[in-house]
Amino acid sequence: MEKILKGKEVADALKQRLKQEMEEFHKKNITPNLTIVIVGDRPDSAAYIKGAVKRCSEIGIECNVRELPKDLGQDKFVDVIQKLNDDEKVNGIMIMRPLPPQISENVVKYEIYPAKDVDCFSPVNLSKVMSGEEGGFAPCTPSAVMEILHHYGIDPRGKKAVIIGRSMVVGRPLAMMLLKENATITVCHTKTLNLAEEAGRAEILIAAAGKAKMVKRNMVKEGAVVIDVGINFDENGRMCGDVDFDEISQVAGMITPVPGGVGAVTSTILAKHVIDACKIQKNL
Ligand SMILES: NC(=O)C1=CN([C@@H]2O[C@H](COP(=O)(O)OP(=O)(O)OC[C@H]3O[C@@H](n4cnc5c(N)ncnc54)[C@H](OP(=O)(O)O)[C@@H]3O)[C@@H](O)[C@H]2O)C=CC1
Ligand SMILES: Nc1nc(=O)c2c([nH]1)NC[C@@H]1CN(c3ccc(C(=O)N[C@@H](CCC(=O)O)C(=O)O)cc3)C=[N+]21
Repeated sequence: MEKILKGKEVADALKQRLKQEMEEFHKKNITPNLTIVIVGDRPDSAAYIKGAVKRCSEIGIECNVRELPKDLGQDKFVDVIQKLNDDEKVNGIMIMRPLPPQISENVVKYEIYPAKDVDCFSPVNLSKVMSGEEGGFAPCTPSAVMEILHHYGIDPRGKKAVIIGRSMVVGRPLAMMLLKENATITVCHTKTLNLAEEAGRAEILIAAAGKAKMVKRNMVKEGAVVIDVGINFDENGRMCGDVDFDEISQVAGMITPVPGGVGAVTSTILAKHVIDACKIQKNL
C-alpha cells in the first residue's frame, strides 16, 4: 500500500473532473469568477493565493485578488464585501483569515452571501457543516483532508481521530466532517494537558496548529495515518508542515508531506466550490 499520501495526485484527479465540468460553461460562454479579499499580508496567505491563482488559471476560472491595506476600517471592509455580493460577475468570494484585529469576523460573517461564500465564512454554511446537511459550502481545507482520505480509501468509521487545532478554518469544521463519517473525535489545543498522550492514541492524526515540526515521535502511534495541514516557513524560508516528516515517516502507516500534501488539494477544492457556486447562480 502507498505510504505517502500525495496531495498533488489527489488534486490532479479532481482537476481533471473540474475541467470536464467547465466544458458546459464554455459552450455557454460563461467564465466563473473568484474574488479573493486579503487585508494585510502573511506568508501562508501569500502561498495560498499563489496556489489558488495558478489552479484557477489551469482550470479556466477567472481569479481576482483584492489586496486591502492592513489598517482598513471595518465599515470600509463591509462595503467591499457588499459590493462583491451585488456584483453579478463575481461568483465566489473568499476572505483570507485571519482578519486584522480592527475587523471582527463576527460582524463580517453575516454580510457575505451564503451562495458566494466558497470558504464557509457565513453561519448559514457553517450550520450545514455542523448538522451534516448537504448543499452548502464547507471550508476548503477540511474538505481537502476528507478528499485525501477518500481518494486513498481510508474510511474514518469507528477510528480514533485526533485533531491538533480548533480554528474555524480547519480544526472545528474538520471535527464535524469526521464525525459525520463516524470517527470518534478528540480536538486538542494549547490548553490540552497531555498532548503527546492524546495524539498518541490517534489512528488518524491531523496536525493543524501552525507550529513548524511540532509533532514528534512520542506523539504518534505506530501505523497511524498522519495528515499534516500546517504551512510554516523555516529559518531558510522553506515551506514545512507541523509534523517532523523525517522522524514521523518512520513510524506512520501513511503520511502527507509538506509541500505536496493538503495545500495543493485545498486550492483545487476552492476551484470546485467556485464552479459549484457559478452553476447555482446561473441555474445550470
Ligand atoms: N494546507 C492548507 O491547505 C492550509 C493550511 N493552513 C495552515 O494550518 C495551520 C493552522 O492554521 P489555522 O487553523 O488558521 O491557525 P490558528 O492559529 O487559527 O489556530 C491554531 C490552532 O492550533 C492550536 N495550537 C497552536 N499551538 C499549539 C500547540 N503547541 N499545542 C496544541 N495546540 C496548538 C491553537 O490552540 P488555541 O485555540 O488554544 O490557541 C489553535 O486552536 C497554519 O500553519 C496554516 O498556515 C491553514 C489553512 C489551510
Ligand atoms: N479563509 C481562509 N481559508 C484558508 O484556507 C486559509 C486562510 N484563510 N488563510 C491562510 C491559510 C493558509 N492556507 C494555505 C493553503 C495552501 C497553501 C499552498 O501553498 N498551496 C500550494 C501547494 C502547497 C503544497 O504543495 O503542499 C498550492 O496550492 O499550489 C498555503 C497556505 C490556506 N489558508
